[in-house]
Amino acid sequence: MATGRTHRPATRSRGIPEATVARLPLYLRALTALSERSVPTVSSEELATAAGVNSAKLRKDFSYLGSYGTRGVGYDVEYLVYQISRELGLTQDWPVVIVGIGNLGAALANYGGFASRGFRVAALIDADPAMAGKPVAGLPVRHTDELEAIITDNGVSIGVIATPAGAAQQVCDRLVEAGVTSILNFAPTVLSVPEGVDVRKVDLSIELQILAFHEQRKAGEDAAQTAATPPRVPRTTGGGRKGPDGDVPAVMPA
Ligand SMILES: NC(=O)c1ccc[n+]([C@@H]2O[C@H](COP(=O)([O-])OP(=O)(O)OC[C@H]3O[C@@H](n4cnc5c(N)ncnc54)[C@H](O)[C@@H]3O)[C@@H](O)[C@H]2O)c1
Repeated sequence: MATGRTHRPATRSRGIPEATVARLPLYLRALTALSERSVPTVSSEELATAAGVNSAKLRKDFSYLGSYGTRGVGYDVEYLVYQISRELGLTQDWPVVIVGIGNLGAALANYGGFASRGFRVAALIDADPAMAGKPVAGLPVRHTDELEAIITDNGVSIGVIATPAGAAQQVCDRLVEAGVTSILNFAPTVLSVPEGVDVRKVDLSIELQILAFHEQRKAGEDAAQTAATPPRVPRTTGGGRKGPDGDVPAVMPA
């Protein structure tokens, strides 16, 4: 691939901070649930709780959209769904291709949540000739020889990579060369892309490692707390005393 490729840092989209952009899908998911229940308006506090976000942060985020709600009434759910969808570019259909139709690629292809959010899976692509033509999630798997033609014919700008790590950069290069400008990468490798191409990486093992770190911290804190607390001396009840469920605890806490 040509020189001058960079791994681009998080950018700002039309003056909206990237952190706000990252929270918009959370608001949209919560708002869509309200809309499905025909809830007409929602307060910033209610919506913040439903989205798992601090309400002051939510109000600040919505100010970037020019949405301030109505005092005493809150935000109009339907209008906010429309506004956020428009901001995220979801009022149009986005054809996507998935490359690498193994365990993960097939699972992604079978996930119904893409289509309902405006992402149409245009094609499933794999390098294994034995897979060509086989149906996965109702679509025939196409061979990588067809990759460029598929991208051009379907006007695809978003590609999902679910190949082994060793193949991911080469797949990425071909996607970009063919006109893809956004890549969702599941392969555990850092991709280099030219200016103007966005890469988002999903790595569940990294998420698990972060949880493991917190678990370890919690275990350390618990151990420190136990060491600092005087031991509880169990007191026997002398038998016959029943717990609320009728059981007979032999030992009750002090
Ligand atoms: N991000 C995550 O959280 C996460 C979770 C699971 C797996 N993964 C990663 O996803 C990738 C796929 O995992 P899997 O379990 O589905 O593997 P898999 O071996 O089941 O599938 C990989 C598929 O990629 C195809 N392939 C190989 N080279 C290719 C190329 N150059 N072009 C197109 N297709 C090609 C193979 O034929 C195969 O069908 C791996 O990199 C794995 O590490 C990521």
